[in-house]
Amino acid sequence: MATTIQVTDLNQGYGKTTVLSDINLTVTAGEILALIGPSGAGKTTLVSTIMGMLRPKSGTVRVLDTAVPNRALLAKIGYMAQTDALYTTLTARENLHFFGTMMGVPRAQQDQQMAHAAAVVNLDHDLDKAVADYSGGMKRRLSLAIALLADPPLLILDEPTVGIDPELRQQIWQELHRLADAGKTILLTTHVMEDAEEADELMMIRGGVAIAQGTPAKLLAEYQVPTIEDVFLKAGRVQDAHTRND
Ligand SMILES: Nc1ncnc2c1ncn2[C@@H]1O[C@H](COP(=O)(O)OP(=O)(O)OP(=O)(O)O)[C@@H](O)[C@H]1O
Repeated sequence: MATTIQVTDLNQGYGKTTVLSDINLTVTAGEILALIGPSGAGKTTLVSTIMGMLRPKSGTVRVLDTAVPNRALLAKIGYMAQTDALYTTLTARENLHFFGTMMGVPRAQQDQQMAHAAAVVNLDHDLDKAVADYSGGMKRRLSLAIALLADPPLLILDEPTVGIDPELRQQIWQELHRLADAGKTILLTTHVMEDAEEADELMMIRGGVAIAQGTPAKLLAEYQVPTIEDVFLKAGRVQDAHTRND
């Protein structure tokens, strides 16, 4: 399978502060990779670096065979940020049209793609409401619909399931699996263990360090624990023991 994202020996930070140390990551076409870790672990920093919004302090990032940062790459990435970037005075439909045009979705396809994206996130009956009247979860769902709109080969979703109820979460996961089966690459960040269990590959980050990496089945076998949450806890204890011994 073709490599979509290749991160090699990445060190990243802000000013003199180091936030990520020695990150190596490969994501191939058709794969769903979840970055999982507590708040402040460095997930968003890694995603922003892969998007080319932050230049690596050292190491390299390649996306779709192109070194980042690269402005032209952005057209090939469906990005859902952690903070919703929506026009609240406009309706959801107007937001979708605006972002669809920005992302170069041909006018003739916009209605059809908008209808599909809105149905995936269950917003088809609320498209004519102003976004100011949306709940937090509805705004997340609209942001996800926007990321899906241009049918990009790579989806990068920062905390896509925050504020989303379990039933809709299942529906969204069904769609993400369908997209991956069709060859799309999906990178997402999460705090939620149920999301981690759905992914093909996991990278657990704690304190800016990748403490465990692999398929959920491989990690459960390697750590000999019953759940992904236990893997995370055990890998964290191993990390703490190493830190104390350093
Ligand atoms: N613009 C910035 N300037 C300085 N420090 C930053 C900046 N953005 C993030 N940080 C710091 O980098 C570290 C990692 O933050 P990051 O947002 O990548 O974590 P995260 O794992 O995505 O957390 P969360 O799950 O809460 O979003 C934190 O200590 C944070 O305070």
